[in-house]
Amino acid sequence: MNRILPLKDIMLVEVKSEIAAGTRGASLGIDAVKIASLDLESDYFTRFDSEEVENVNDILFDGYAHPHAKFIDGVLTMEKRVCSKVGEVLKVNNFPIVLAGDHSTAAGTICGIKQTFADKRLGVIWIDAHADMHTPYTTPSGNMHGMPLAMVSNLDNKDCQINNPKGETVEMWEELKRIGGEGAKISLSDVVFISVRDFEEPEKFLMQQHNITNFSTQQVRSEGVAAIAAKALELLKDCDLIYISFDVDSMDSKFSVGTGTPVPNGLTVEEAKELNTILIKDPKVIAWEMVEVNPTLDTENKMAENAFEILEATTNALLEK
Ligand SMILES: NC(=[NH2+])NCCC[C@H](N)C(=O)O
Ligand SMILES: [Mn+2]
Repeated sequence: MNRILPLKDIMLVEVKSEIAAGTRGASLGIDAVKIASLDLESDYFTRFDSEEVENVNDILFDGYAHPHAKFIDGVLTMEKRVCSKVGEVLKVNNFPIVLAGDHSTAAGTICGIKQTFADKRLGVIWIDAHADMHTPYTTPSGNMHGMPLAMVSNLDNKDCQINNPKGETVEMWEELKRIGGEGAKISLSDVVFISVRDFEEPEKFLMQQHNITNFSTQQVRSEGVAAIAAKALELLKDCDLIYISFDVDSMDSKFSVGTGTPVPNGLTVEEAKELNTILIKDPKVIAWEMVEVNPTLDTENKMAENAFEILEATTNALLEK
């Protein structure tokens, strides 16, 4: 299948935001990846244009006012900014490679895609340890990097309500769900999970309700990366476009703990690399994103080095397509 419009250039979109993570430091992840590229003697960051989306990380100094959706006012600002930047990049037929801090801004990327291609059906391949489908009504932590997939699916999941967010929180949550156009940007049945292994009951409920396929690490290993990639793409065969979201915590915590919420039983660096390089070659893939590198939790910049290797290999695969 031909892509909607011929691809011109890759545009790196840097989003150094960390307000939606529960631990501090993810905003430094992009610079850590750049340092890794220097240590590995790569010219990667001279090869592509890049644009930075201005962040609002200073609000962290004020403390949070919304316990069930921490810094939601800032998250709202960031989602809108990411949505319009990704939209701008797509409008001139460029391919956005989004390098972000906390995973919440993936919602902005999805909104930017849908704002540009409103009548296209968008599928999502979510490579992550977490399901990131909470809402202010269900979140155990209040950290909004656990919520992007609910934002773009226009969901509250009140069937599993455990929190009572206040009126002002709810108003902003409603506004978040309207970014990039009214209503759901994606259907949860057009989401495929890979290596998701740490989720709470309200997320399990949604996964069952929407029949979301989750390819486990064990399955990736026993069937092989190529077979799983093919199955993931097959599940999204009725979608017009595909967005890939790669959270580095999909990789096993034994390779690096340089991420806010590390989890064991994840992918190896090689598996993650092979997976992303195969998937990005699919003609329907319209944007790719990498998130959650946190060098303050790491030693010797290991996670950023692993992440950079994957970024470079994935970009090269995209250029070959
Ligand atoms: N993008 C992430 N690292 N998300 C972690 C979410 C962890 C947990 N489910 C929570 O809501 O707090
Ligand atoms: Mn995530």
